[in-house]
Amino acid sequence: MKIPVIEIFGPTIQGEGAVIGKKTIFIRTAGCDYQCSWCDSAFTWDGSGKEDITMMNAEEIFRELEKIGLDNFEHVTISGGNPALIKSLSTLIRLLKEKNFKVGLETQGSVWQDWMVEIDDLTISPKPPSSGMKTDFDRLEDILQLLTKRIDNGHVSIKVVIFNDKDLQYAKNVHKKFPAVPFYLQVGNEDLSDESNERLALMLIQKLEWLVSKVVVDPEFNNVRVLPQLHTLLWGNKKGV
Ligand SMILES: C[S@@+](CC[C@H](N)C(=O)[O-])C[C@H]1O[C@@H](n2cnc3c(N)ncnc32)[C@H](O)[C@@H]1O
Ligand SMILES: Nc1nc2[nH]cc(C(=O)O)c2c(=O)[nH]1
Ligand code: SF4
Ligand SMILES: [Mg+2]
Repeated sequence: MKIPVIEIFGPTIQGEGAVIGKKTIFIRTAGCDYQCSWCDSAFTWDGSGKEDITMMNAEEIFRELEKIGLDNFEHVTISGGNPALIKSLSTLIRLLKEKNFKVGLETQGSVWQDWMVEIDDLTISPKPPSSGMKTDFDRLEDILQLLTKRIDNGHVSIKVVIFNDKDLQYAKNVHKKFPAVPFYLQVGNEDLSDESNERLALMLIQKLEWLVSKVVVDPEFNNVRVLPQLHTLLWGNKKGV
């Protein structure tokens, strides 16, 4: 079964969430069931990247990973778009595990796939009000229920991107509903077209300060972690890093 791949890049570092800083290679799949207003990867679903989509099977993807990564990586991150739309990722995940790679995956928690229980670092990233999307909490609850064992074993985290106070309130609700799941607040990047890395980095650091200032005074956030997107601080809005 073929997988719609829009980019493969790395080795780089995971810039977000629970395994921030980890050396990894990214596979980005095309297509999403959401259209977040601030999506930093809108080319995966808005048609602007359609020339870059290649239908690849697991072996072809693996050969490409070996070509760009040589023996210089042990971890592979699958993102998108929403990779959870693609049932046939199971073959790729199996192949990667057979070859002793650890596998991370980023999804918003709108769609379940049985292969989610095979992922070493699974990030579920429900979308706050600023995205313009509406969370189906029944669905999210079902998905996290199916992942109970994986959560207990430290393979799952929740990450909510924050742009404003309403988003923080939303994040608080999510954290309250799922207190056993490691919880990350991530600074939102509002300026997806800024070409000055210095200006963008300064703005993101200021947003990080704001987010930290909110968290440190709020007892309902005693057990969360606050992070920037490290890759955006380093490389700005550059694609494929
Ligand atoms: C591009 S998405 C792809 C995976 C999946 N669709 C999702 O949203 O989780 C990867 C991560 O980037 C985050 N993200 C997207 N746009 C962002 C932005 N402008 N600022 C900060 N994080 C962003 C998403 O919330 C998600 O956690
Ligand atoms: N370095 C780096 N880290 C990331 N973490 C999540 C990413 C994504 O777009 O899903 C991403 C990305 O695009 N680059
Ligand atoms: S769910 Fe993820 S890929 Fe889809 S639009 Fe939102 S941020 Fe972008
Ligand atoms: Mg990204």
